Amino acid sequence: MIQQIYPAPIHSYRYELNKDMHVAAAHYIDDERAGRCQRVHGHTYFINLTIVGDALDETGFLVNFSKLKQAVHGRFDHRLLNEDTLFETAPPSTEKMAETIYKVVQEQLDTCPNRPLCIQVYVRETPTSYVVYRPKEHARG
Ligand SMILES: Nc1nc2c(c(=O)[nH]1)N=C([C@H](O)[C@H](O)COP(=O)(O)OP(=O)(O)OP(=O)(O)O)CN2
Ligand SMILES: [Zn+2]
Repeated sequence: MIQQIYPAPIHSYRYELNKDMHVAAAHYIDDERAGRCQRVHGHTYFINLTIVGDALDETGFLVNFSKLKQAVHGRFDHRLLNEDTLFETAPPSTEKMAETIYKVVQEQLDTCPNRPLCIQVYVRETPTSYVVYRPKEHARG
């Protein structure tokens, strides 16, 4: 069972949904300043998505939990992250991973008529290292 403590963002939307998931993936940081992380290695990332909105869809969902899992897990699980076109311009650091997950998720949410928003992505890479990404403003696509 996944259970983690992560920060709760402040907002005034009526609904807040959180989706946890694990993604097993390999990566490397192609820069000598990254030390041993230059070598290909793997992590089981723990990811938490925070989605908010004021309206539900016809099924009573803010967004289907499985859609969120498909967008993230479906794309990155059991992959070498560096091979993904989303990491063509910047290496898959935890920070970039969190930002990239935000973009992938918000793109999916932009197709929903009830217009939910992703306001926080939490990515834990190791037991001692995690990043929280929050978009500057709750931008609508
Ligand atoms: N700001 C960042 N620093 C580092 C990143 C990163 O993505 N952003 N990544 C790495 C490595 O990829 C590594 O996988 C994780 O590093 P680290 O937490 O140092 O790993 P350890 O398990 O060895 O941590 P300890 O707390 O020392 O056990 C490096 N830096
Ligand atoms: Zn790593």
